[in-house]
Amino acid sequence: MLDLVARAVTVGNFDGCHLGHQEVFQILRTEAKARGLVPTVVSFEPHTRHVLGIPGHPALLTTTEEKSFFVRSLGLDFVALPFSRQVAEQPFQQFFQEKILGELNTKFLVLGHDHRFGAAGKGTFDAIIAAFPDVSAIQVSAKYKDGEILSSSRIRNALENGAVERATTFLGRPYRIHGIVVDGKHLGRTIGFPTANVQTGAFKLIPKYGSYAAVVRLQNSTAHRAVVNIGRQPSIGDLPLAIEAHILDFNQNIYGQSMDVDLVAFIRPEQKFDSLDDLKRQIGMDADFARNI
Ligand SMILES: Cc1cc2nc3c(=O)[nH]c(=O)nc-3n(C[C@H](O)[C@H](O)[C@H](O)COP(=O)(O)O)c2cc1C
Ligand SMILES: Nc1ncnc2c1ncn2[C@@H]1O[C@H](COP(=O)(O)OP(=O)(O)O)[C@@H](O)[C@H]1O
Repeated sequence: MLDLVARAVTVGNFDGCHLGHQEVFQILRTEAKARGLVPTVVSFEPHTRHVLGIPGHPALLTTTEEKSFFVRSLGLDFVALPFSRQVAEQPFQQFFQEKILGELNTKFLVLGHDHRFGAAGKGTFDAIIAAFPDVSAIQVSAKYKDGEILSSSRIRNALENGAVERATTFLGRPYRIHGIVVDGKHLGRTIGFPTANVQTGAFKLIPKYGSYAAVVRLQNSTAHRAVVNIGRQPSIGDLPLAIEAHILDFNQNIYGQSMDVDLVAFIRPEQKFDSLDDLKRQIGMDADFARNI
């Protein structure tokens, strides 16, 4: 049960928490502060698109855990409301009254340009204002980049093409993959490049297969340079997808630790090498590239 503090709220999926979302968060923070309210980002779990079976890309830029961490790091409260078909079918007036005004004790509302509440998306900003004339609310207009609206799908597209720098300019920070270091095949150490295999959350968007320069953080702590492979390691066999980081100048057992992998630059696509020696030589060159970036 949530404490009944008075809140300023914004609602949405906010997949990626990109620069457009961050503008909404910034306005939320300012408006909340001016009114003595707790700034609160309200999202849904699972993502509304997954529950509603809306066609299109199922992958997400941010898992709920990643989103919560990012939002809280901005000093905002984060609430993930359970989402289901039943919730989706509620008329917007009921959802808004019960959840937003009742449960969350919302006193001020900040909405993005395209957010809609309730069944059939009928709860537009104007519909909310008309149905709840006592509610104070503002709408934030869309943010553009290079003449195009900033959107999660543009970022997904960039990442699937290996364009991580482009994704960084939309996200305002590098694309991050968060997870726990798990066991791999224990082969990396035998070729001189031990790799920490990171297990991601479900539906996490996997960028183009290949080698990347990255910065990793263990247990939210010190940053290390790393070279990362994303793919199925065709030189070894047709294996399940792995995201593996060889951390430069580092030699510690880190199994079970949490790891953030921030992708900084795409180096090259994943390749099938004829021998382990060739693979080893190439990883060495990738590591030099990552060291000098
Ligand atoms: C920077 C880097 C690049 C890699 N590139 C490839 C590649 O192009 N093709 C490939 O088959 N495997 C590639 N690998 C994956 C290695 O095959 C993998 O690290 C090795 O199989 C060890 O796996 P393990 O950690 O499960 O023991 C790369 C690994 C690293 C660290
Ligand atoms: N420089 C390093 N980069 C990444 N992991 C390292 C490094 N040095 C030691 N390790 C440790 O070695 C493990 C990886 O060794 P590796 O032989 O590739 O095994 P696995 O197949 O289980 O990933 C990592 O999970 C970590 O605990």
